[in-house]
Amino acid sequence: MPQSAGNTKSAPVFQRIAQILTHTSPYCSGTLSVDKNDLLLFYGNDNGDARRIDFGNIGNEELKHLSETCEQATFGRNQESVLDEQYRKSRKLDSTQFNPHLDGNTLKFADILHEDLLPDGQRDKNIRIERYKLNVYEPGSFFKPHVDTPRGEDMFGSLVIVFPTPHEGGAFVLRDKTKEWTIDAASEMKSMTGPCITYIAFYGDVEHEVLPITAGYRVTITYNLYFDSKPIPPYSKISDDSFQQLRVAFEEMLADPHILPDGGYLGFGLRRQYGLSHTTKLDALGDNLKGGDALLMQVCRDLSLDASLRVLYPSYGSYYYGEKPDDILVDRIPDLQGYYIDSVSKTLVDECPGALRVAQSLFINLDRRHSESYPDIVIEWVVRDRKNGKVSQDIVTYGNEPSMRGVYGDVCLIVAVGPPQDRRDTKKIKTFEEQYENRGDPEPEPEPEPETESEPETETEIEGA
Ligand SMILES: O=C(O)CCC(=O)C(=O)O
Ligand SMILES: [Fe+2]
Repeated sequence: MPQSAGNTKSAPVFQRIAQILTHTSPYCSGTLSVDKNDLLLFYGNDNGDARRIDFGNIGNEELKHLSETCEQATFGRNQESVLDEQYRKSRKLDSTQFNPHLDGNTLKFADILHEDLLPDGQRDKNIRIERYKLNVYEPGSFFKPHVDTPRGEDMFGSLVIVFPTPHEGGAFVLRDKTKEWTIDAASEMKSMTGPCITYIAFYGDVEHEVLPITAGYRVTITYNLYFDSKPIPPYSKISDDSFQQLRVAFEEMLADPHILPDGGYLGFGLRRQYGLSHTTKLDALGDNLKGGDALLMQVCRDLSLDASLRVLYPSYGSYYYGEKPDDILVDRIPDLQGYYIDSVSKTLVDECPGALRVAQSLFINLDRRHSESYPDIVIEWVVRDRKNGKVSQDIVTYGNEPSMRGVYGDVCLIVAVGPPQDRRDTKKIKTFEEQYENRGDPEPEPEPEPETESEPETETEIEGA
């Protein structure tokens, strides 16, 4: 008979937590007054024709020369660099071909990002701002919706600086789930007196596009944003409202005896996506989370909860005993190329020593208990967002360069909690590592079958594979 490990899907505290986590903005932007020298740029290419220009005082002939010095910009589609004017029509210089006078440090971009984009808990984290490309858009140019190619676990976003050259069109549009924001740098800068630039900084997995330019030239510099690998500071000092609200909601959730009454796992599908490849260390990602995901991790650490980042693969294959097959939770990203979709679940279990089968729902058929495919864990999903926190492996990626470092994928945070009376005593909670250690151990001798069958109370026990 199907049993439940606790049906708390609609607990109001879950909804409150989801709301706090989605509250943070995935971008920030503004128009800054700058020193007039910050509008100077040196550029040149292999043909030896180098120039110095001043965006504060520039004519069409100079802009035309800059544009002609640039190469046509490509973009990344999966592993390929593609030239496709239907998708991206603009011109670019690589970072070795130009040198702007302005730099991220003098303009204090790190401070701006700490203030307006990153949660308070990441205040002491150093940010590295790496110059990437210069882009020139003439009338008819555009860049269709894309996400910026992830370059390592520590890259969290991109920064675009727009110079004050008169132009029309070319608005920058960001989209995140159901929300959309438009930044029209040309009209923002029209209202400024004196030298200025407009900037837009955003998490790299946020879709963005440049609408067609209808008049003039639009010139931008893009930068990649990285976290330095410094550890994050103690959290209790964080005064951020969202952090405090989330902490209070967590304490309420942990104190609720109806939530996982026998202990088990709370699952959170992370809101942002992360660059995933076979070399990704999911544990290391914990220090480089973005927005609300970083808040979530901070609260878990602050409460000394056993929180681990994992990737959940969707179940493939046919129904088993009338139930959907289990999802597979892994602690690393295996190479699944060349495997048939039907054998993915089995491959994951075989290839990843820490792979766990996750029941599709809290109701599982106990008839399967002694079968090989009995799920290893049952997760109570607090936030099961974005394709249910799963990674799809077959997506075509539109990046700004061909991706050799994987694609953006979904990650989830799994928190082990004991029964209500033990929740604040971390020693009593079984960690993932403890569970892995037990996997593969010989099964204990089965107890002699009692006369009348009695089912265990909890669904969260691990069965040897
Ligand atoms: O030039 C811009 O405004 C944005 C360019 C961009 O999105 C990119 O290079 O990835
Ligand atoms: Fe981009």
